[in-house]
Amino acid sequence: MDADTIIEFAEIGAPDEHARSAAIELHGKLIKPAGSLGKLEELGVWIAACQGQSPPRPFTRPRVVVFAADHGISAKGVSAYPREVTGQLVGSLLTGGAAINVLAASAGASVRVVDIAVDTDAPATRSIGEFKVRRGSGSIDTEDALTDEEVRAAIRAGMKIADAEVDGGADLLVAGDLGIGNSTPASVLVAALTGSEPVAVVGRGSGIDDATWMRKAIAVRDGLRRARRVLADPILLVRTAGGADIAAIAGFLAQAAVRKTPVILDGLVAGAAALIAEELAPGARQWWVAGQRGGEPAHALLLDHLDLEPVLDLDIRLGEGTGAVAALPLLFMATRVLAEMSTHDQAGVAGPLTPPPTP
Ligand SMILES: O=C(O)c1ccc[n+]([C@@H]2O[C@H](COP(=O)([O-])O)[C@@H](O)[C@H]2O)c1
Ligand SMILES: Cc1cc2nc[nH]c2cc1C
Repeated sequence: MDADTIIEFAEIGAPDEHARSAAIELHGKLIKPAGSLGKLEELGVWIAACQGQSPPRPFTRPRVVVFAADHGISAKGVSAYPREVTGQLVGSLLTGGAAINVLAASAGASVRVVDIAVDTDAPATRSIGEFKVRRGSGSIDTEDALTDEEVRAAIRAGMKIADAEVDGGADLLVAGDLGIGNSTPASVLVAALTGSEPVAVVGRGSGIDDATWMRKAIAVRDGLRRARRVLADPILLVRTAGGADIAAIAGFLAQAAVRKTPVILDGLVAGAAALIAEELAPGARQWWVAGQRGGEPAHALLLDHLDLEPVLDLDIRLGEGTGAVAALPLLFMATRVLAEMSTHDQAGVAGPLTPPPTP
């Protein structure tokens, strides 16, 4: 195996405890009853710990990277849309008309699209094909999604992209996904890693009807049978039953943690990749916050498994990073509360009575 295909992550350090304690202490001094900003306080403390400073600095370059890929399983009739839609949607993301473009623009994030395995070489995708590992993937009910070389290339691509984004100044990262059929491998991976049955993970994906749901359930059952044989090895697992987008996102999320850069997680597909990333780089989850509780049953299972409580409960099941970016304004608020609110001393506002009055 040549050096470029060896996958190794540096040890994941925890977010900074001193900054965490300092942020908790600072929250206690601001002109509000202790704890009264609820989860916004917890978010601000987490951001301070990730940045290693209290108060945290407001984010200057939140960045969304959307990983686009096609999936062989789409030939089995598991999606509401035909395979060619992936490449067409990539065009929409590049021209700014997709949901993530609009949400990111509203929330102050920029968007990059990467063709990791789209089944086209249309001109629109050529400019984003630097990391392309192949076109599509094997049909995971009967064959491996990727070869060993391809899965390693995809993980390394995600790692390199995370490094490039952090080196380019990104201070908050989101991984988005785009690929007709990708909710099927994502569901298989969640079932495999959380010990769930197919019926517990199969959702409506891109909006499938009952007959399509039945075909998807069969595909998940067959994919899961193959996945369970390789459960102990996360690279083999994503090679067997995942895809290039999920592999690349896993590399991206794990490397973001290595680089001590906070991440907002999106829905089912990025979440399945997060399960793989946590297997590859234990502790990486400390650098992630879940943007929202999504509309796929497997999403709730994976959030429980990662012990992540979502910021919002929006039922988003679009992918592209949308469910993550929806939570971004709250992260801005949580940061600015710590950075900009007055303390009791600064404002000349009396603190709480101590001890509390007896009723
Ligand atoms: O990430 C999610 O939560 C999510 C859940 C369901 C569907 N999607 C998106 O919809 C597509 C996959 O749906 P499907 O039915 O084709 O498997 C793909 O483009 C994903 O980005 C995404
Ligand atoms: C229209 C459409 C938009 C998407 N965005 C991410 N996945 C998608 C799937 C479809 C079908």
